[in-house]
Amino acid sequence: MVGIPFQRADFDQSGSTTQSAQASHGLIIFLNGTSSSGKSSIARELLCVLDEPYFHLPVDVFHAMRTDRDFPPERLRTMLRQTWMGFHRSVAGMAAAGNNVVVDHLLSEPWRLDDCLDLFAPEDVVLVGVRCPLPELERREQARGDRPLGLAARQIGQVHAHGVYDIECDTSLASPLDCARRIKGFLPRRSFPTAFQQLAATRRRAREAPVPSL
Ligand SMILES: Nc1ncnc2c1ncn2[C@@H]1O[C@H](COP(=O)(O)OP(=O)(O)OP(=O)(O)O)[C@@H](O)[C@H]1O
Repeated sequence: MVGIPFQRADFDQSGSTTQSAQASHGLIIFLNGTSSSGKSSIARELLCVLDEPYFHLPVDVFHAMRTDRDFPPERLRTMLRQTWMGFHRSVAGMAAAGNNVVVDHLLSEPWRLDDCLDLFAPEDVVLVGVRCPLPELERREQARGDRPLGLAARQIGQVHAHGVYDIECDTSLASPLDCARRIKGFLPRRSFPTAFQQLAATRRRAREAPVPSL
């Protein structure tokens, strides 16, 4: 089926878009943390406690949508990267159409953050650090049994490497519901520049810096 970006009713007779197709950007609540840190649990609670409608977009669901078959390693690497890139663009597309989104993702490679910085309106992103100490992550991995042991340990050094957040939660100290309530309470008093605006500015300065001559 050919994709249709807007319903017919979104266009008036002159062909220009109506108000529903021109909605301002939705807010992106971006939960970043290792596997087993509690992102999905917080996202579920957020959708219950937030007054406005939100979509929970977890990266795992995009991986689960892909054909489940063995592919050669090189092909798999390409498919994984394309899945992550497609995920980022889906989030950007939902937000651009005016939908509020809760993103459940891991910034475990620098290019992922770069790609999101290119795509998301930085003033509309609330970057949430979902933290949890390694011993508790390992306990959860053992208990849930559906994640490879050692996965969180491999991710923990990179996921928070960019260093800046709008708000952070420690899920070893607070329940998913408590974290969701804190995030909700933060939204009306969030400060600017946002973490994404700061990260975008840092990246811009790094790109503009003169290359030292040899
Ligand atoms: N605040 C919390 N306190 C105690 N246990 C928690 C908390 N948050 C999540 N858990 C437990 O940790 C496990 C992983 O939680 P969850 O699926 O939310 O993590 P995740 O970060 O989305 O993981 P993944 O990225 O691997 O999907 C679950 O068994 C969940 O019940």
